[in-house]
Amino acid sequence: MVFGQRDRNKPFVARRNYQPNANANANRNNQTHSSPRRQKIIEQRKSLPIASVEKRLIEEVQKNDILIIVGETGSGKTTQIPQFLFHAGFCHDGKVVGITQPRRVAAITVAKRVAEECGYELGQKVGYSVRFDDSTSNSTRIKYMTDGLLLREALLDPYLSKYSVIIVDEAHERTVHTDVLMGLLKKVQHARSNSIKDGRNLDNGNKNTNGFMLLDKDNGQNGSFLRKGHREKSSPLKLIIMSASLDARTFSEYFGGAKAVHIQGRQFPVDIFYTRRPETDYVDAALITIFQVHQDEAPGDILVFLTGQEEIDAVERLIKERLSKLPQENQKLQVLPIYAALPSEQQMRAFEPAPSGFRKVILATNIAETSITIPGIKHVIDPGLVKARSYDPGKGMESLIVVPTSKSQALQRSGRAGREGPGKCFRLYPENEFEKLEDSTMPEIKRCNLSNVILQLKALGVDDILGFDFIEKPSRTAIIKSLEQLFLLGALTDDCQLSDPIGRQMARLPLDPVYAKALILASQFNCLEEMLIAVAMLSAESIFYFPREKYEEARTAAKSFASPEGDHITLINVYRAATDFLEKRTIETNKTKNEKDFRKWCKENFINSRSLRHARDIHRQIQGHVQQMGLKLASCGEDMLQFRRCLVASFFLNAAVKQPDGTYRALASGQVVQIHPSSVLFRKKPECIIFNELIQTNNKYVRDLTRVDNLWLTELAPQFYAMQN
Ligand SMILES: Nc1ncnc2c1ncn2[C@@H]1O[C@H](COP(=O)(O)OP(=O)(O)OP(=O)(O)O)[C@@H](O)[C@H]1O
Repeated sequence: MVFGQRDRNKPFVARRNYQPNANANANRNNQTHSSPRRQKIIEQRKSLPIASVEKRLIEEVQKNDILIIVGETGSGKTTQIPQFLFHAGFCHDGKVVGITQPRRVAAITVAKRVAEECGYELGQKVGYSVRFDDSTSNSTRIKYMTDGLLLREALLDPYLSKYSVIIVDEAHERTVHTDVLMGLLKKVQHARSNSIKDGRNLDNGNKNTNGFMLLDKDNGQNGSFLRKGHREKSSPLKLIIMSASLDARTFSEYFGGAKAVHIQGRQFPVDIFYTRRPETDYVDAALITIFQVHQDEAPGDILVFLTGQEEIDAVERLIKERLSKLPQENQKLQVLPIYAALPSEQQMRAFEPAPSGFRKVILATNIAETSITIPGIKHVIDPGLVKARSYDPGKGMESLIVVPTSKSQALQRSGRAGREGPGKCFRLYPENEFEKLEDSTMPEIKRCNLSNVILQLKALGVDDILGFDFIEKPSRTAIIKSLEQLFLLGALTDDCQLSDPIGRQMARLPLDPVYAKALILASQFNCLEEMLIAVAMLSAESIFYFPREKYEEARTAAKSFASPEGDHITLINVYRAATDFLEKRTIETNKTKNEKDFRKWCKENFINSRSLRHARDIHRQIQGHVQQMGLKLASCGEDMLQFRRCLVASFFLNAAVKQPDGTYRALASGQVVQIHPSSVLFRKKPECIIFNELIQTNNKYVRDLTRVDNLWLTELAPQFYAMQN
């Protein structure tokens, strides 16, 4: 079914639908038109292509339990459909419309926008919930959240009973969470309609007869699954799968021939430009394009897609350097980064208007690729590359590699322009290269380590992982490898059941299973304080930075924190030094000055202040979790032996021993690796190490490592090393 008209030859030319549906807007017309901004928002909403098909969309949702909606970027899907559903009565009886997003930043910013459109404060009628940050209340009826968060909610409420509709947005991204969610929602929907047929209330998981989520093992004792005495009136669950660039057929087939509707038209055109020839240095090409746009194009902000934090930091420095050489009047360019590891408040700065007279240039990873509207963006610069996860189950090796985007990603990127007016997108590759791109990105589930997801599925009561109804099955080898890993970590029993308490505790922590295990073990090794810091620091990217021009200076600064035992303790030293510094300042000075001083301290020590803030944030959040779980928060003090032993007991799958030629052999995979030059152990080269990250460039490097005694391996991880001998 096609709504509106379609011009296939000019996919980005405006298809404006300026006939808002009279019924649909009637109830909104009595909203107070208090400010010019509200008036503008009301006008903007009316002019969205989706506004003219509200009534028909609602009819389709009423008729179909599962609906696939494909509509161009900016047509209004994410912000408007939940409001349509609210007005159509899908939230009566206190029910909630839930919308999942693959990324936190989208969930947060879209919720803010929709709350503003509705004229309510965020957290009331409209809210969001993402890992470690919940802005909802009992009155929330439209709830934006990450796909991972909804999966976690299913642990507490397997029937997701408070939701009347769940919208899986940006389904084309095929994140591992979206894929698992799809299988889960299919079953939840089935279970809910069965319970209606049987006239049952969803008051207790044990009554579930479809073989899914048998909850008798837990009965809520561990804080998971249904709360006792919780009686929820059975009602059907509607599912909507949504995207601008979706292979509707795959999803429709998966959902047994579900209906797909297309919403035609976007509000504003986006002109696409390609380079004449391939660019050899895309970073340089991006820089040149930024300055060209800044000097030649009409006012309007710029969004540049880069591959990661380090690249973004480097480009930020280069822009500032080049700007300083321009005449004063051309220097009015504000540079703002946005990437996943950036603390939320700093990410939000990208959404604020540039100072008067300035043009804003946002340097983003693919977290800004879908769903979001960054006000002011008129120009998108897309080098056509993305950092993607890749996993070799045979070797158990996960790495991040830079690969070309898919067509669907390119489309999403260009769709970030043209949202408030006409836009331009500069693709830094020739047009014929675009034609060669894959249509869509390979689902993440086929290229990542599955232990996290399997742990969650197990906690949800899904016993037969190989038989789980995945939209696309991961390889058998990948599933088995991850089951093996979970078994070795003690999360699964001999008969592949979730172990109690270890497995259940691990599933409760919103962390990678090895990190979760490290924290649980650390409470037994009396070093939970140290392990919390280590996990937080390892979860933040690039704490130290080594600018090429000041390399030696940076290395000397890093040495002042260095521990002869390795990088983990070095990171702990940095964290503690920062905490001491901040605690002293808090007493002595005001907040703005503190922040300034903190940044200065970081700069002097060649520490990335954003990463350190992020680590402190993560630390605060996981500390809350472990305290709730009742783990013993002790410190091993000066004696770091216990901490190093705990590293072995936790990360034993990442042990490596030195070979005669100075390289290392990773014991679990047999791969030959080298110590990364950034490690404090780069020159020392101890006999046996535990590492946290393996990265592949021209060589295979290990990063974040600690010197350990190889005898500890059999002593502390006999389940693996005794078997090997
Ligand atoms: N924060 C915002 N500030 C200004 N305008 C906004 C904002 N959020 C949304 N809009 C307006 O609403 C329009 C529709 O946004 P919405 O996110 O609903 O579209 P969409 O169809 O879901 O797009 P996509 O497929 O890219 O996610 C935008 O093009 C823009 O005009």
